[in-house]
Amino acid sequence: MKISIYQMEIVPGNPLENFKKVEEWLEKEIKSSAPDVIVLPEMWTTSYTLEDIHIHADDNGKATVAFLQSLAKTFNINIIGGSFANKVDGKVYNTAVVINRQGEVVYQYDKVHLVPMLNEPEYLTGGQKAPEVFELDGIKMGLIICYDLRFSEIIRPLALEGAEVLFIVAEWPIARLKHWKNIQITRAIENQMFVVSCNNVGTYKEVTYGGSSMVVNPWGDTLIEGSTTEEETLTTSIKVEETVVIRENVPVFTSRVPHLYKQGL
Ligand SMILES: O=C(O)CCC(=O)C(=O)O
Repeated sequence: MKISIYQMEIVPGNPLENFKKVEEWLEKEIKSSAPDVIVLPEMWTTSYTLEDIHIHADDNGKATVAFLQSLAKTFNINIIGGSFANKVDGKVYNTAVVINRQGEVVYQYDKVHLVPMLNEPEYLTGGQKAPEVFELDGIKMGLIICYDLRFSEIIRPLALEGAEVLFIVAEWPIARLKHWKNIQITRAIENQMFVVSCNNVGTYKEVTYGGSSMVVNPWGDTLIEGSTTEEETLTTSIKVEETVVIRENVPVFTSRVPHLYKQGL
């Protein structure tokens, strides 16, 4: 599975400019290399323009989803569509969307853990459903948004349900880059899955985002890593079958004793 990550510098508060950027990126960088999946960052239509988020948020995600559906069909590509500010019944959610090559919405997820360090709880409403497994090209996968990465309890169930690839769409500040990189490697090792992340770069309102988008294999090796400052495309291929070999050699999942584990914590 060939994956291309758009480590994007988002134009703050301007969904149409960001639509244009993504379309131009596909034309220029992606069309000829024909990856199976592309990945966009968190809140890629607006960035963290939270004070004005009610103005810029997409009504029921209609414009954003329709735009991504049309790209998926035109370029015959699966899209991990990052996340966007999504206005539903007057509330704004941080919503991620996955679209397959046929332009069908395969999965949609509202960020459950809102990040206090960026004042998200003041402006956004948290999702009420933990992430679930979905499939693209017959491969089971999971998707989380940024701060969710710190919560192993929502990621383990995805691995137990057979996910072999975990996508993380993020706007992760450079101030906590060590956490960003190390937790991804840890999640890959503990769940014996590929971890594929897409972060943004650039500065908005004194917060600088740290790039360093990554692909980590289930052994914990970093296959590719973006710079901390540059807008760039990261492309690599993963062999999803590697998870099977590693799960056989280090059989963590069969060694589990769930009846001893505390539930609901
Ligand atoms: O957990 C962190 O340090 C960063 C999280 C974050 O920036 C986000 O969820 O948008």
